Amino acid sequence: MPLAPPPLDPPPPDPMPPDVLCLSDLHLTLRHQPVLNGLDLRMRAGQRIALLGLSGSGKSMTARAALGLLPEGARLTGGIHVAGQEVTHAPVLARPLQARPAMVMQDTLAALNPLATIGYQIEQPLRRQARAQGPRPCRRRIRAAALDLLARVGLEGGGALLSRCPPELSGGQRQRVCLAMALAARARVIIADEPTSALDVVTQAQILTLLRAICQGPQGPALLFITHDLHAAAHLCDEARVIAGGRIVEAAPMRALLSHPRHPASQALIASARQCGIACERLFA
Ligand SMILES: Nc1ncnc2c1ncn2[C@@H]1O[C@H](COP(=O)(O)OP(=O)(O)OP(=O)(O)O)[C@@H](O)[C@H]1O
Repeated sequence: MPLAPPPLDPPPPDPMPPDVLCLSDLHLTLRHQPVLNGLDLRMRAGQRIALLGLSGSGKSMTARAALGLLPEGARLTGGIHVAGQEVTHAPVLARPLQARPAMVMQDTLAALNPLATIGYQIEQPLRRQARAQGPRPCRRRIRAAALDLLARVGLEGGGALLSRCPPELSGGQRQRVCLAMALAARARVIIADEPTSALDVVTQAQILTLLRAICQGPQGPALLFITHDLHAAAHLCDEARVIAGGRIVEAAPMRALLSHPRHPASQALIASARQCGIACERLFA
């Protein structure tokens, strides 16, 4: 009688997606003042993390370090990897394209080139990618891809927008254009620093929903969401990191942070939100 085949080994568990952003032991001084003090932060594809902390705790400087946009005279040690590439001391323009996080800021006029048309700004990364695949990118195809992206970020009828410049758009439309540019560049990481604080509540909710739809799944970009708005953070992010004195003092799922903050800095944030009438334990209700 033939021997029964040996039982199959169970399939290996899905490997953890690799980190798309890794900040390790960052120390940053500006004008001889310490700003980041051993900051560690890792993000995987499709992960949405809220970076929370009091004013001056180092949130924006963390973002600027990751983006390669530190002010002149900044002294940085530690490690920065984006999409697996080591870029610790590389300013944004010296980085390979895939190691440039996309940014979505409150001040969209500063983030976009005010003199270049929306079409030019969205099509530029598309053209670059097409050129990497062949010498003569087809203009009509690139225009069609730009229109697709505008529709994806909720700017239907984008044809008329393509010939306009950023100052001719509303703040909400400019936020959507920034997101379309992030998609066009196939950014692995999106860093959003208070992106919705200048928008009305309806547009805020639409932009947060859009960010949520874009940043998910193992192929999606990771989102680092910097905010003082716990409502927005709870709506958008599954994970939270609390920064105080230039380092991460608490890393927790968003829900756990809101209901049981452990570090005194987290407790202070949640307590002040409660004083403003925000019922943190009900943010997920
Ligand atoms: N250009 C600069 N030169 C020198 N120091 C700076 C500069 N920009 C920021 N700082 C200092 O770096 C520290 C961290 O600032 P950062 O902007 O990261 O704080 P933040 O947490 O983003 O605050 P907020 O929530 O108010 O935006 C602060 O002490 C700030 O004064």
